[in-house]
Amino acid sequence: MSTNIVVPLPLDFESVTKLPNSHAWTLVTTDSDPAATPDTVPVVDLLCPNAASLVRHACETCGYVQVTNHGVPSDLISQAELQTGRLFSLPTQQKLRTVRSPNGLTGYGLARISPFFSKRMWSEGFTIAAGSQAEHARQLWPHDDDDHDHRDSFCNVMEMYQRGMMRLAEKMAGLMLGSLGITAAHEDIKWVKPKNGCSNNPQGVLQLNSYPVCPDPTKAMGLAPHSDSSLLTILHQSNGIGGLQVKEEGIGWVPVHPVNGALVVFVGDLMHILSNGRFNNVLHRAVVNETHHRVSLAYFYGPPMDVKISPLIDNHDHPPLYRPVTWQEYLDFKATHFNEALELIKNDVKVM
Ligand SMILES: C=C1C[C@]23C[C@H]1CC[C@H]2[C@@]12CCC[C@@](C)(C(=O)O1)[C@H]2[C@@H]3C(=O)O
Ligand SMILES: O=C(O)CCC(=O)C(=O)O
Ligand SMILES: [Fe+2]
Repeated sequence: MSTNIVVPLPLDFESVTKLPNSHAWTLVTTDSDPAATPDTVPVVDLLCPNAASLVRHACETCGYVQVTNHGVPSDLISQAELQTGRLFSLPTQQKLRTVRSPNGLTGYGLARISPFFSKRMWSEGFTIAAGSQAEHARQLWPHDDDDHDHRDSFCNVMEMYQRGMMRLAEKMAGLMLGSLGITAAHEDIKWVKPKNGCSNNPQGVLQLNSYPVCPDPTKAMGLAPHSDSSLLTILHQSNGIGGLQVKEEGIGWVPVHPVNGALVVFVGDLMHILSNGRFNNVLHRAVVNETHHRVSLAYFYGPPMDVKISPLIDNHDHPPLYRPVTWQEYLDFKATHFNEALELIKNDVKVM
């Protein structure tokens, strides 16, 4: 890693007692308006026989669903949350050894979308992809003795967590696409269920988010509004500490309260494209609070980086809304154009 490139860094939150101007946003209200409670909280038991149609309905309307009986052991989830808390509680200098390089994907730093906002977010993140935890763990805990145990437990837990998430993501992708009548037999999505030994595998990126206690949550933004650039994202948030909000058409920001034992699944931009706009890639954000340190673990699931994704349901009434795009191309668009990325790959629909 080059050391002479300037990367904006997260704040040393612990040393701050007053919200600095650099982090003071306007109009971030954390009060949840009682009127802003959704009619139905979309919670789906994956063992329920009509799970697929419930998931489809949630994806078409809210753009997210909380799933229970998802098959990921609850103690693995709490272990991963514990390791996440432990990582972020390391001294800043130690975390900075793994700082993400300007064009890099993995490591410690601000959210990738930070450059699109004039104010800084009240959060820090740590991104893991394709086994990167091993190298980062060596940088975080370089010594042999005690460090060795930290390194091992961090790596083991994160590896198992990613494996569990991949399995669930494949299940959810199958359920979502199946609910639209698209099966794994479809030529264009053969990668959803890759054969053993096949190199063209779906990819996962694990993002650990930390939202420290904040002196003035009404003016701070944990994670600014965005949609995810994945096919789908599986999110675990600290039990009992809210912060996630989704934007509901005609209502505004609505809190997504953590449901014990449930994982939140978001429709990502690529799933919106695949479904030819039927599934809602919902805008969401995270707000912060004055009393509790909150963490979240977001697992971004996508196709093999070089596979073209294009709308799979098109017919004369609904011509394809988008041009084919790979995940890699889409991430690049997102990095340069952020929320306009989808517009850029829209087909020009000619009105006759
Ligand atoms: C696979 C992904 C998905 C990324 C980019 C890349 C790695 C890091 C992800 C996040 C994590 C935090 C929110 C987000 C909006 C961000 O800033 O970085 C995400 C972004 C996206 O969904 O676009
Ligand atoms: O922390 C949260 O609740 C939201 C995280 C999120 O949206 C993300 O990492 O993409
Ligand atoms: Fe997100």
